[in-house]
Amino acid sequence: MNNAPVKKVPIHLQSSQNRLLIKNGRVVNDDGMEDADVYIEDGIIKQIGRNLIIPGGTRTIDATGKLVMPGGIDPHTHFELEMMGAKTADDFYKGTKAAVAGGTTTVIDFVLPNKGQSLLEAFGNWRQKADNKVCCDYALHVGITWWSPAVKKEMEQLVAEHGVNSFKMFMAYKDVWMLDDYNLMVAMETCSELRALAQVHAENGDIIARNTEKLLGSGVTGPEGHQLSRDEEVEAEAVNRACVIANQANAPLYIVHMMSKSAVKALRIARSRQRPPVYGETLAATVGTDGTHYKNACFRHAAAHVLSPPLRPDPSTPEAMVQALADDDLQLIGSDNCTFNEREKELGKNNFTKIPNGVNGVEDRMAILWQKAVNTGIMDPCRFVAVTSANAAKIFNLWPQKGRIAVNSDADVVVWDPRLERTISAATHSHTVDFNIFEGQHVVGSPQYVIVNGRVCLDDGNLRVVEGLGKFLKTPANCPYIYGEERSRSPQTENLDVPITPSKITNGTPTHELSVAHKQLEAMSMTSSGCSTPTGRKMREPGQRNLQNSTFSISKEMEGVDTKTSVRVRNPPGGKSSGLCLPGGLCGE
Ligand SMILES: NC(=O)NCCC(=O)O
Ligand SMILES: [Zn+2]
Ligand SMILES: [Zn+2]
Repeated sequence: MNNAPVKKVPIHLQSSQNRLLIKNGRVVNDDGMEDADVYIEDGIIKQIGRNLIIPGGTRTIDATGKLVMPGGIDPHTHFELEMMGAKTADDFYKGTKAAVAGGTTTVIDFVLPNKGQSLLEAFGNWRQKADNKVCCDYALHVGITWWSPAVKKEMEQLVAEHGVNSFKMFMAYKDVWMLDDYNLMVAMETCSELRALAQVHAENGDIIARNTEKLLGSGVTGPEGHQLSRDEEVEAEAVNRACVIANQANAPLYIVHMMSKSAVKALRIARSRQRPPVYGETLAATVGTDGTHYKNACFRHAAAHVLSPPLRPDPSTPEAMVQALADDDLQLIGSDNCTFNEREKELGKNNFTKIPNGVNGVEDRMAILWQKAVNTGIMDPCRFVAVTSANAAKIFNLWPQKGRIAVNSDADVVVWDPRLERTISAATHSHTVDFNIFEGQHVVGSPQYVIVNGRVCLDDGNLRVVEGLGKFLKTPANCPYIYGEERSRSPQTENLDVPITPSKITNGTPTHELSVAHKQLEAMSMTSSGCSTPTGRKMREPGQRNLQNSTFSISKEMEGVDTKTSVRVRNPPGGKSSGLCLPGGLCGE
């Protein structure tokens, strides 16, 4: 991949006048697929269909055999963040460059004020850090890291004047960002009053503090102590408590970075019992790797995997998280990209509590999920779009500007090649961080072209991002999918009785032993699956279910495929323990 830096373009050239036709691809939205050409002008999707009348001089991209999907929306990044005495390696330029390389065209970062700091001041600082650097559009959540009446006033201002509709509260990071239950409830009530969305980091900070004392006291100082101080139960308890508090506060709730089967179980129960909606986000990290890395004798390797909540040692976790995403027990996948170089991770060499928390993921989130979810037959491409972009657009009120291939939507588009093979490595990734937690993993399926606001920024594999091309997106409060008529429904299940995925149809077993996605694609007739048009006009008959319909058309075509020869791809979670750590995280056996 050619990563040559591209000079910043002057502001008057930033809105692309390019005309672009993406021809012969299969357009995939969260509720259906159809074969159609997509015509883009001035950064907006202008036409979708066949035999379009296009002005001369339009560039054409041939997407034969490719999927044309909405650009990814990563709802959880930390670029240019200072935490635990360290600064992240990826700033807003390098971070969004990595995002675009992987097919993500919108990120939502977190403003995290220090205790006692004005929220507005912190918000202004974040805008200053980001505005001239972002290579794609971005929005901001704001952390509520302390509480006072002044904080409440500033939340009101952020919503009314600055386009913030989501606030993150911490149940962990005791004495730093953590709120007690009383203040958590007041903050959630405030979110509800403002018709914003309360987000929580769900881990029991007091239990972590006590366990940490005991571990350090007994001589456990290495990275393995991180997971030991905060096991699954510590996460699941906080998930349940957050849901109870949100229910009492009558506040919709979004639980960020859910990392364990126990936490998902607690969420599933809460979602079935309470009226204000609860949404769950998981991470590329937990889908793509696991907590066995904390036992790696190489400090550099083990510390590189430290994030909170931690990766889980239970090796069945990654597939269970994919299944939860497919089943709508979880609604989105983010990255929580928060990268620290070895030098920063070494702050915790003699004490695991001082290892700066965070991992990469913004670049590989889409490919990792495709590999683990679509190539295994657990998820169909429509659900892939739902959890990687459409649901985030709906929940954060960016729909249908973002997260959809439709006329008048932003031209944030990925031409996805389901056959493209590559091996993930720190040596070739677009991040600046010196480690990649997915090192050595072979993935089939990646973006070939990434179009950001109408500009081709990944061009047949060549990365040509433009620093400052992105803009800040105001996210309005009172999101209809949360507070409107749709309040009690999941974003993905609108218009559906139940979410249907291949795995659901046969109660956990895919209809066919699907091999890799390109087999699906080969098997599919490249004709409309009749779910809905990409413009959102419903074409289904009354009583028909969108996804069932599209899945059924895949399954029917699959009858002609020799499923005996298809291989169910199960990538083992990356790397095993060893004492040797090579540059880029290539730890030997
Ligand atoms: N997750 C993590 O370890 N680092 C980023 C901060 C947070 O999201 O809690
Ligand atoms: Zn967090
Ligand atoms: Zn985070």
